[in-house]
Amino acid sequence: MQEDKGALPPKETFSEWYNDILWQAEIMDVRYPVKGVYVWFPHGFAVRKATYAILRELLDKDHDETLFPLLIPENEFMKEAEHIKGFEEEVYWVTHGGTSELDVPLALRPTSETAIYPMYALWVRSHADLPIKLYQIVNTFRYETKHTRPLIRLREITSFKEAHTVHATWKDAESQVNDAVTLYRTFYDRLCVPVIISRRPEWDKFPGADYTIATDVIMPDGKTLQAGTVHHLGDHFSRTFDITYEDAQGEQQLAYQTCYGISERCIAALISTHGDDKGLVLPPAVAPVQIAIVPIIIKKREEEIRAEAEKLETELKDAGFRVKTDFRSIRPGAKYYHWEMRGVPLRIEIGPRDIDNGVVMAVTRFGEKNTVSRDSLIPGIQTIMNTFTEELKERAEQKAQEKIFSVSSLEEAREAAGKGVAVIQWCGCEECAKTIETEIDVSVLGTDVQSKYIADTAGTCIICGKPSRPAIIARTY
Ligand SMILES: Nc1ncnc2c1ncn2[C@@H]1O[C@H](COS(=O)(=O)NC(=O)[C@@H](N)CS)[C@@H](O)[C@H]1O
Ligand SMILES: [Zn+2]
Repeated sequence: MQEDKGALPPKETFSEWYNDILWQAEIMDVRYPVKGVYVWFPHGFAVRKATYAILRELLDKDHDETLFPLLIPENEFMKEAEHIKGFEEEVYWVTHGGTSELDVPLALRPTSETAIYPMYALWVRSHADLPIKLYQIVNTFRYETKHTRPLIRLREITSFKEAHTVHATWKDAESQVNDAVTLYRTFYDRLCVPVIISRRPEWDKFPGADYTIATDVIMPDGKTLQAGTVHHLGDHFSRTFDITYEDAQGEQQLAYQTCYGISERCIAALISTHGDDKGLVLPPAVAPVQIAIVPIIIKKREEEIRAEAEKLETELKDAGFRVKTDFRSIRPGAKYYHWEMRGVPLRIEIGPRDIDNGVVMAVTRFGEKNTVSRDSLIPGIQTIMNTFTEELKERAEQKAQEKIFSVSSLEEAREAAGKGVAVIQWCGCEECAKTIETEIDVSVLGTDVQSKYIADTAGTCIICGKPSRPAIIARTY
């Protein structure tokens, strides 16, 4: 796509670094002439594909994938009062077909509750039909008025994974919520991205939900990114859409539901958590190219080296690695730069000396050099790849831990909120939270925090002194 350009700006100016890397690592082209709408470059799309393959692998264990319509008739969309309030300023409407006005305006799904649940009402008859566990990965549309940003805040969300489940009881739905939270934690663990999981405050839960559990990622600039949410919907939507079932005693019962979503913010989290000043750093699990072979050509042995590189590529591909050999006639250093920018975890250099010694030089994206003997190539490379993944995870955990600050006063919280997540003691009442949010310009992210860096100790509220529990606060995207 583009010619390789100079190094990225330092990561201190994270948003500058972020915008540059989307271009230089060929992730997204932001020049599309509609605000909040962007174009996937093939390399970025390959990262998305590998990332969502993991999400599908986890979901497909006990969900089915399907596909519902994009267009939602106004009468269905307007049915759930709370839901509408949450989306009435964000929903796009289609009002015409050609030059003729539609008799019923159609919403572009901002999320698909009001497309799916009228169908669930037709499908759910008896308790034997439950549980239903479906998901779809679609584009959704939200007329975001806040600052739009590729992969983070889009008006067309291109990679919206939404799961919608139906259960016989509130308790069954609650255990589904817990399963979904575990699935999200596993997903982000596979991306080597540390997350903090918490229960959103009442005023910040999904419109129409009983409660919301959110997954937050601490970005390099200390702000948090909501990278996934799980909602217990109670019977709010089943009342509205008449999703009832006949129980074993022949009685009609309201169903209980959950829904949980992840968007391409997971790619933003992946890029931001691991990237450095040389470009992307991708976990092998999602790297479109896991190994770049760079032959070190010398004229008189060119044919032999070329043949050896091709043999290497075949052997590595047969072992299941995603491999590219770079035969371009540019100097090796330019090749190293090119693949480092694209986050390739491992480079293999093969030159005349390596051939004579029966070895290859394997260099990780962190610059660690390993001589691997040719006759134990695959186990050797596999070990280096696994070690790389572990190291990537440790580095990310270290960076996250350094951005979590336990504080005991509003002043300390103000200081911490500029650098990351502050853990405070909060009584749980809204006015104390509003005081905190206005005083130091943060959001109260949540309580019941699940993070190995945050102990669940009781205390006294930093505003009113009443009995309290830990809560996390931060500036957010
Ligand atoms: N404008 C946006 N651009 C990119 N990602 C977004 C945007 N709005 C929301 N998201 C992501 O999508 C996730 C799910 O969205 S949501 O509103 O919280 N939940 C729902 O829509 C529920 N129906 C679960 S599927 C959010 O946690 C957030 O990570
Ligand atoms: Zn208080």
